[in-house]
Amino acid sequence: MRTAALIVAAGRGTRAGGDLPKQWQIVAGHSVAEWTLAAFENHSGIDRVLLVIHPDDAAHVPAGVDWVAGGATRDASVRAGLEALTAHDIDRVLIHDVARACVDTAVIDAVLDALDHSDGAAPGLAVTDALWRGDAHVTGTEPRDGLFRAQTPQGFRFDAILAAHRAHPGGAADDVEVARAAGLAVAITQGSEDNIKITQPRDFARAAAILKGRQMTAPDIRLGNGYDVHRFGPGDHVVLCGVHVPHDQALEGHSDADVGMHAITDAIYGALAMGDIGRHFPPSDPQWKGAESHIFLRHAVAMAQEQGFAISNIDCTLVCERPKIGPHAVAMQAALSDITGIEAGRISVKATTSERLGFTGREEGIAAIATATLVKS
Ligand SMILES: Nc1ccn([C@@H]2O[C@H](COP(=O)(O)OP(=O)(O)OP(=O)(O)O)[C@@H](O)[C@H]2O)c(=O)n1
Ligand SMILES: C[C@](O)(CO)[C@H](O)COP(=O)(O)O
Repeated sequence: MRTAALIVAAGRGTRAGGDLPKQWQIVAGHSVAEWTLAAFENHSGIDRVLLVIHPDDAAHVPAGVDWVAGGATRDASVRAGLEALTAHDIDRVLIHDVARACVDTAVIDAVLDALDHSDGAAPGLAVTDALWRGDAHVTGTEPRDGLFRAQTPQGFRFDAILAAHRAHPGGAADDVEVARAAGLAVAITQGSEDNIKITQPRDFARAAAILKGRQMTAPDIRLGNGYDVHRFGPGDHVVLCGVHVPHDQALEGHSDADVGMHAITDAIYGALAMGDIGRHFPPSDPQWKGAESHIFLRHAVAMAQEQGFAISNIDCTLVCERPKIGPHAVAMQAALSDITGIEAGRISVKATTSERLGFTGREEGIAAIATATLVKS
């Protein structure tokens, strides 16, 4: 099932005012059109996005966006877009006003879901205020039952809405009117008070307030894993996740053998696709002999920050029969939090035995596995 978003942007925005048509004006750091395009381009259920513009506006179209020229009316612009989409293998189309830049995923999803059972679907909001008839004075009251305020995106089976537009004489308020004229059933889905159409000058400030906290691009989320093992040797303590833990043996290694911190460090390098500790701190290099492992972890965190990533969480599991980790887990979280700058509530340190099986069960060493999530928004 291939779905296209057709965004009509060929209007002149005369009611909104300004030096440019409203779709090219800046709101919350981006043009109205960029916000609207991003809502559909970032949606996993949309395969193709087509913008319909006024022929004079080509210079304003963001790079990489597909566009066609529209017509003198909204329905002529929609028709031009639908005809252009016939060149592609499209099953469903969502037709949306560029001026509704605050549309969100929930509104789009509700339309897409309803299209599984209906020829058409569009978001609406039930009218809750009383309705008057009048001019300077009220001359009557209209019942509001069963009345909805219409929004976009309005979604349809592609072939059905194309045929409906081809058959329509023009002058429709929206695509639902065109669809209904062709006998198509249109389901009403949940609209949103935020899905405003920028129409008047004051609507720019309303849209800016809604869009202020939103990200334009989908966050870049990376997951990395790390695994490490160190064998036991003679000694009286181990260092695990930055904490000195008394024990009747020590862990052997080139550095301080903090197996937990090594696994975490490798998880971060892994998320960045930057290899592992050995690549950045070769064991063959004597300067790292006996090194404290926080040096490695700090380096991995700095690499993440340099690339614009925040570490969202860390989860580390230590595998050993002894020492008992539970009594030290909070201190380990705190130590890792100090080193990484990540709040302790986003760091998990836990432990398991291996039921006396294998090398950890025979207490020959300790293993650690870790995952880290990195996010760039
Ligand atoms: N010839 C037209 C007229 C309108 N639209 C689009 O239809 C949507 C809804 O129209 P409206 O908000 O009325 O926009 P404008 O026509 O630009 O505004 P105005 O009436 O104030 O000039 C807008 O996204 C607008 O760009 C279009 O693609 N082609
Ligand atoms: C399609 C529409 O957005 C539904 O509310 C609206 O009808 C288009 O804008 P206009 O102001 O009616 O031209």
